[in-house]
Amino acid sequence: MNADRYSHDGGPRPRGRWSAPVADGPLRAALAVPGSKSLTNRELILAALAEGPSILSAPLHSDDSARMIEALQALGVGIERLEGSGHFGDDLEVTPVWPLRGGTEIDCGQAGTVMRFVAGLAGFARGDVTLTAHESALHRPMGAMIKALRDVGVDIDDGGHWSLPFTVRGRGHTRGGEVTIDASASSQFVSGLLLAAPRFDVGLHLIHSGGRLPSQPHIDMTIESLGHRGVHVERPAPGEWVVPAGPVRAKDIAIEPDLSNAAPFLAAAMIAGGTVSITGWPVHSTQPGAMLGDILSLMGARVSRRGGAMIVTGGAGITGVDLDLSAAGELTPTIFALAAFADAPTTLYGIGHIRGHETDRIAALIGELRGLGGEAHELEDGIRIVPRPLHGGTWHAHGDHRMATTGALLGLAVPGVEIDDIGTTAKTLPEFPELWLGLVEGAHDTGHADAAGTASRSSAAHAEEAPA
Ligand SMILES: O=C(O)C1=C[C@@H](OP(=O)(O)O)[C@@H](O)[C@H](O)C1
Ligand SMILES: C=C(OP(=O)(O)O)C(=O)O
Repeated sequence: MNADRYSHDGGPRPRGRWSAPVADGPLRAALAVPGSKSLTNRELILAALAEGPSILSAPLHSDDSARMIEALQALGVGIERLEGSGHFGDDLEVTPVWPLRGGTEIDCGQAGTVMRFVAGLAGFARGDVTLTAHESALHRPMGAMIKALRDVGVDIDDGGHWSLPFTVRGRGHTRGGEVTIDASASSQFVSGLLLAAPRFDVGLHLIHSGGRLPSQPHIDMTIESLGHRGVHVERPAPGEWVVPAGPVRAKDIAIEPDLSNAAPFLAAAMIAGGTVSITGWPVHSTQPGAMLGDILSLMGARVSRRGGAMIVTGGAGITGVDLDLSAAGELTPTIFALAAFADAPTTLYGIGHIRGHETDRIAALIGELRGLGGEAHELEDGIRIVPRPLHGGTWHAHGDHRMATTGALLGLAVPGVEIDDIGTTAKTLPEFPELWLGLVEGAHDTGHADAAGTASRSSAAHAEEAPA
């Protein structure tokens, strides 16, 4: 990270090996979680393309949002922190520039949203923009995006590899027009093109053709975010979108909490028993985490909504299920942990594309569960989990934030689970270790949302400290 431009601070945080705390009784906690990664990174992009400055309140501050902020700053966009605002970090003021500045290299880190969404914008730069990523993310699918961008007139030098790193030879504008894409590997290809489309010379007519399109709620989120800024996306047929060329309205936006990051905390109540509430749960949301109420109740939780909170009570056992998770692939690691403790086998399907996430999540989840004595099997488009008694051992995070949180969930009920690198959670939730310890140690006020303050008192208990 380029620390002289932007840093998501928060002081020293645990990294490296971390002993997952065991819950020695039912949980009782109410906590808030920081802003949504998906909404923060969409709103940063749209604010950068808008007609004037926008303020984003309660944005996420994590590795993924830092990568997005740095990328836009490198392209000439002004992004200022409004010091002292916000519970989990400062609000941001975004001042657009047009055309974007070229002659720069952008490190997307591990962030799928940065590599797909910034690629859509890079043609608006005058000059070369080289996109690269963390070594572990260079394998992530980009080929279909490169092809679609070429089809709308963007000049890309990828050395013939159809993957990162590549250089966009920006001309200060992108033609647009009609393009067909196979977005079965990632919905982010569609979102990246739709987000940039209003600023294409002639707009965009995008057609998906290929295998099943994953993560529909994330595409709905893109369309809704565009709509808030005056861009109406037409959907003439499933898998087809039309975006007219036109202005993107400047607008101040409040970012919702990250419901996928709330998932392990809610699921914890089902493994340890007790009640966990997430405060500030939106009434309406396009986040896939909005499906959690239905999914957790199907798996045996008592779920309710009160005073703006999502409340999950567990302890009555976990039901094995057959579940199509194609709309919410990023919830797979959390549901997988629940399935390991269920009363019957679980099949999660519609998620073949998560092999292309931060790691091959199907292989990693199965391999790590087997390492703790568990049983799981790979399916062509999913995983089958057969509950077995588990024992302690090292849970490798594979550089993946959601693998780390899955290890923490298993460790609630299995003594001796050690996560090899808890620092991976900084991708979307740098506060995870302290929030989790607060949850297990009962530090979270059950009537109040002061999660950050209460959790920080116990953050040193289980891990080495190192600067984040
Ligand atoms: O657009 C987004 O913000 C996201 C879309 C999904 O990607 P895929 O469709 O590649 O799974 C999701 O898994 C990812 O965490 C965030
Ligand atoms: C798949 C994920 O991330 P990304 O946005 O990098 O694709 C995720 O957060 O689960």
